[in-house]
Amino acid sequence: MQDKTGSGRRQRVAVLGATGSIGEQTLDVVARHPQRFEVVALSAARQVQRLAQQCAQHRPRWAVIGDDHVDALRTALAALGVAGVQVLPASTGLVDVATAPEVDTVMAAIVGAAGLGPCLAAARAGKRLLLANKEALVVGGEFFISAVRAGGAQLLPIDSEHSAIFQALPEDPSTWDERVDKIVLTASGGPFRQRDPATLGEVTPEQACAHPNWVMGRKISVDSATMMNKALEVIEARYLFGFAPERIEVVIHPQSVVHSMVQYRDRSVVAQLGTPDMRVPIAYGLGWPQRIESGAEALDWTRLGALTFEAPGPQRFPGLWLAWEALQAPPGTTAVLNAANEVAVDAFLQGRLRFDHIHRVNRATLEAYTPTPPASLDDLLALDREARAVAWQQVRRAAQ
Ligand SMILES: NC(=O)C1=CN([C@@H]2O[C@H](COP(=O)(O)OP(=O)(O)OC[C@H]3O[C@@H](n4cnc5c(N)ncnc54)[C@H](OP(=O)(O)O)[C@@H]3O)[C@@H](O)[C@H]2O)C=CC1
Ligand SMILES: CC(=O)[C@@H](O)[C@H](O)COP(=O)(O)O
Ligand SMILES: [Mn+2]
Repeated sequence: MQDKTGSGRRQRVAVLGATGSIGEQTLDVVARHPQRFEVVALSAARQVQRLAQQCAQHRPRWAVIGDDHVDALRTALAALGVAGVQVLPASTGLVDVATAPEVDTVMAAIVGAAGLGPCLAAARAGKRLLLANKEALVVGGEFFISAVRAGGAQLLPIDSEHSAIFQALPEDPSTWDERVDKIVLTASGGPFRQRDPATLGEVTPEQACAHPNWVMGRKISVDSATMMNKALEVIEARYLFGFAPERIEVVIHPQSVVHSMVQYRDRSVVAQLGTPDMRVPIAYGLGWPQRIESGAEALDWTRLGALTFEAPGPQRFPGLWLAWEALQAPPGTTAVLNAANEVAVDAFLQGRLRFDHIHRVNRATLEAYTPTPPASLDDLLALDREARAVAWQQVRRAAQ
């Protein structure tokens, strides 16, 4: 077995956001390869019992939990008879484990801008950074990529579309610009792809979270329903792969079998396909450059049926175009867009904002708040805080 240094020892993995959809699936893949991986740290925000159970199964050295839940986690671990796990508060513990010399690989699976600090810390510490937490890159932008370069980290995409693109691109990044025409992200269109746009004001959080192809956390599920997920993914692709925004395209593909594609200069298209199962890109990231068993089912070509493609409509999915607008605006604008969207989705899930007003809040926040280009993590955090305050004002205005 090889770790990233080829030393022969097991890869020591920290899973940030272990109790979420990506975190659980990461642990599923890791558990299939006990000779290859060792779990050394797990984190959660507030799911104490679930984190304690994961600790009982994976026996990490560290468990990180939201500051208010540290005592509860210690109690839960004792009740399960789990000894030897050091409990750390999230306010310091996330960065501590992301940078610990005992950690080789960090799975970044926290949702939202809350994952930015630990991602930057892991990048600067030169870790192998498996990025599911797309919001961290949308907020951090070039600053994030510079931290990866400065730290000598290995950044590998976990988001299914970006994993697909990474698999379809030439191995040598220095040839991408010359050989590639454009990259094409596929989007399912979410649960409201065929719903009358005039009725989108009535949809409930339960309906919005019922994704047709993937079982995911609630925030990303709402983003899929508005197609803000794809807007975030366009921005994510821009920073991950360095292509100009006009060389990134989105097409709706309701079956979620073609996970994305790369169109080359000669008009040849290379795509990555597979069943919609996040364990595939997770296993790809964990095993890279090798290929390892993921647990996913193989595609059955005889039962697959039609693979279809269509253009996203501006009336139903107005948020999608904010990605290109934000990328063309001054640095920091993508962080404003992300903050607005996190607030709007939160308000919608709390029943304080109509679904079709999510876009209204995002656009109004972009118009009301012009960021100063960020030069540090503190700048980014301040920008995020200020944009959220503006977005909450817009939520209150939309509710009037
Ligand atoms: N789910 C999927 O299939 C995909 C997800 N992604 C991306 O991966 C990331 C995770 O998504 P997903 O797994 O669906 O999300 P979930 O909501 O299922 O899980 C989020 C995880 O992050 C923890 N968490 C939440 N808030 C905080 C916080 N403020 N500080 C520290 N930890 C926190 C949660 O802890 P607790 O459980 O205790 O609340 C949980 O462990 C997102 O960025 C998403 O866009 C990308 C592609 C696919
Ligand atoms: C699994 C994954 O990567 C999600 O980001 C997924 O792509 C969401 O589906 P949508 O295409 O509907 O946004
Ligand atoms: Mn995706």
